[in-house]
Amino acid sequence: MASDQRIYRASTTAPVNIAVIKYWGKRDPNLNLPTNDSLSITLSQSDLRTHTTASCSSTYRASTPSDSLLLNGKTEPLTTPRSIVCLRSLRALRSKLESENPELPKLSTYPLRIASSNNFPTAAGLASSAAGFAALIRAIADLYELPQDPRTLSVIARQGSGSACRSLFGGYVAWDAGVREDGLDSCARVVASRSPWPEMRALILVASAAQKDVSSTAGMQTTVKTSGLFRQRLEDVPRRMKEMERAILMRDFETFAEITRRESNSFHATCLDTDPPIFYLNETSKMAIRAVEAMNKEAGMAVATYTFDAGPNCVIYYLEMEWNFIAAKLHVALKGKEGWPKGSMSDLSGLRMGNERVEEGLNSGVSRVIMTSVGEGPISVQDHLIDEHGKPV
Ligand SMILES: Nc1ncnc2c1ncn2[C@@H]1O[C@H](COP(=O)(O)OP(=O)(O)OP(=O)(O)O)[C@@H](O)[C@H]1O
Ligand SMILES: C[C@@](O)(CCOP(=O)(O)OP(=O)(O)O)CC(=O)O
Repeated sequence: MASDQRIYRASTTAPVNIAVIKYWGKRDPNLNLPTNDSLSITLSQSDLRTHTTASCSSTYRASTPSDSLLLNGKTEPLTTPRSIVCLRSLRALRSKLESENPELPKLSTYPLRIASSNNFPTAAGLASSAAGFAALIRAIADLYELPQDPRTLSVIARQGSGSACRSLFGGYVAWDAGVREDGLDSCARVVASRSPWPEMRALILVASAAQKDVSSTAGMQTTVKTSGLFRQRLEDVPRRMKEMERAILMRDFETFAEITRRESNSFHATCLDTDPPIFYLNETSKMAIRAVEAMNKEAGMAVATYTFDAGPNCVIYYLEMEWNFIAAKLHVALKGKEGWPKGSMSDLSGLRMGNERVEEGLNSGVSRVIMTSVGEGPISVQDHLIDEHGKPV
């Protein structure tokens, strides 16, 4: 029989997610199992997305016999223990299909060639690893025509980067820490799809697009080892998870807002309580917190809330109907920034925030804003980053 010379390809886009109950700490670093449950909102791929093409072919053996990844045009190793675990798991599932059906091409034996691009800064606290690993897993699962559901794939994605398991779904997504030693029950679950609460919006104030100096992976393990506050936090999270799930299902923004900001503050407090301390927030982040507080105080209710991942960028969650009020308050501070709506809002500038220090702090510290909303999970696309000859496009 002639050898199989075909180039097989599958492409997907995958979303970023920003947690409102944070994952911070591993109970098993090898299997990447978390110390606590977490919950996030999947953000729209119209604004932030990873686009990944997975391809494989027997013909790749001649030029690149090992698996390869081209990320934003640069070759990246696919030899990290995390990538190896993900690829091994996906190959094992494909190999099982091939042994059940000998007609199938032996894709599991071919080198993989992956090309991926993020349309936002990589490794800058904007959850690139979450979207990146979710896209990698989804694209290879599609290439291999695996029948496994996203929940099962989330167990694999979790081993690439914990937060990636949540990016396999759209809407409001929990990651159950699980109790099993093998981690098979540590996977993502949809709390609510996008549709019951589609008015949720996120305004991201990019305070730094630079790579952070303490990675999440390293930082969370130093916290586990050295922080006393962290143990207190672990006791609080289960109650917060329950209240948050209820708030989402009831569309109760007031409760959602309170838990989100307290949870972010509790996470950053444990970072400060880590020895040596980890500082992810900067002066601009603090000004963003003050701005949200000022808005809520003036409105006499929670119109917005904030959360920060392992970096200074502020994610403000709010409901669409509050946009005019929020825009009026932030307009003087943010007008002219990339991503901020142009024109037509000049009439709002009279409303101001009422705190020039905060306005100046945001104006000098925010480089760009991203306006986005709750979105869908990964989407299969026909737009490939590797051409029919196996070359990157
Ligand atoms: N599109 C992608 N495909 C595969 N891997 C990716 C992709 N994008 C990012 N990664 C991996 O994720 C790493 C960045 O992860 P890191 O946790 O440091 O930053 P982040 O995810 O942007 O920030 P955070 O998790 O704190 O929000 C990259 O160095 C790369 O290894
Ligand atoms: C602060 C966080 O964003 C931390 C994310 O950590 P990662 O998922 O990047 O960590 P690894 O599993 O080591 O890859 C909180 C969250 O997304 O829940």
